[in-house]
Amino acid sequence: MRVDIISIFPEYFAPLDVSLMGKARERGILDIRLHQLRDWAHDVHRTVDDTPYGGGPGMVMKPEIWGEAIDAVVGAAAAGGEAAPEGAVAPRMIVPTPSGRPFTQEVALEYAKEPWLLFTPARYEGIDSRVMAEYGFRLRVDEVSIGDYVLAGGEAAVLVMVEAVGRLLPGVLGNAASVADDSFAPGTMENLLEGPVYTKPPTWRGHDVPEILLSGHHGKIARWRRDEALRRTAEKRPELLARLDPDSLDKHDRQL
Ligand SMILES: N#Cc1c(N)n[nH]c1-c1ccc2c(Cl)cn(Cc3cccnc3)c2c1
Repeated sequence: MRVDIISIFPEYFAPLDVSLMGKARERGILDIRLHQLRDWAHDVHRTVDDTPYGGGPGMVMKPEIWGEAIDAVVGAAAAGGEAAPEGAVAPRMIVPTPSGRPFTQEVALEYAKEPWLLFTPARYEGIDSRVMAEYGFRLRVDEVSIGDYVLAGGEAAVLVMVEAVGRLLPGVLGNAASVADDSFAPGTMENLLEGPVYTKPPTWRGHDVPEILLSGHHGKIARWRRDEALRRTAEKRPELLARLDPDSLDKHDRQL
């Protein structure tokens, strides 16, 4: 997967050089390219913002700069300037915004199927809306929010989304099964929180590991883990239980 990120703070994405994402880049599973938006601002101060039409607080990011940057990043591949990833003619453009649709595990799985993503994290009060209109169809523009709280800009949201999507790509996680066991993962864990985890020693400061986990009885361990997931979900996120497909609950689940 190719990932392009256009930002006035490309240094914000240094964390993508380390850990899982760093290893995925070294192994060629993820091809992340960072672009400084100001490289397409041609005035002496490399200005990227201006006052909002209609008045109001803050500044708005200028459409011309974004248009030149996106055309340069996307056009280079589409114009044959370089091999587009896996024949993709154009990327999916993802715009973090407080007013976007919720970014969920389902959306992460949707993005993980794309050969090429273009993230456009902005600052100030956002990007002139004509930019999303200009690329809406050709780049399948998707405006998303990572949660109901307010950030200072889109960069942190892109870090979250790149990690959530990147870890789903084949070969990134050592044990593919752990993706299936994720909280919210489609299948048996859909809309359930993960249960508690333990490792050695079996007793630590008087706290014992639940006996069942030392039993070696895989069927009973799986049952215990599902019970813990249901209990924890009921306690911390009861609204998720309402989304559970009743057919996914067995007789034992229903007794809980
Ligand atoms: N994704 C997401 C997301 C989230 N979940 N919270 N905040 C954001 C987010 C994303 C992009 C920007 C841009 Cl550009 C500017 N701001 C600051 C701001 C604050 C209040 C109202 N308008 C803009 C952003 C906040």
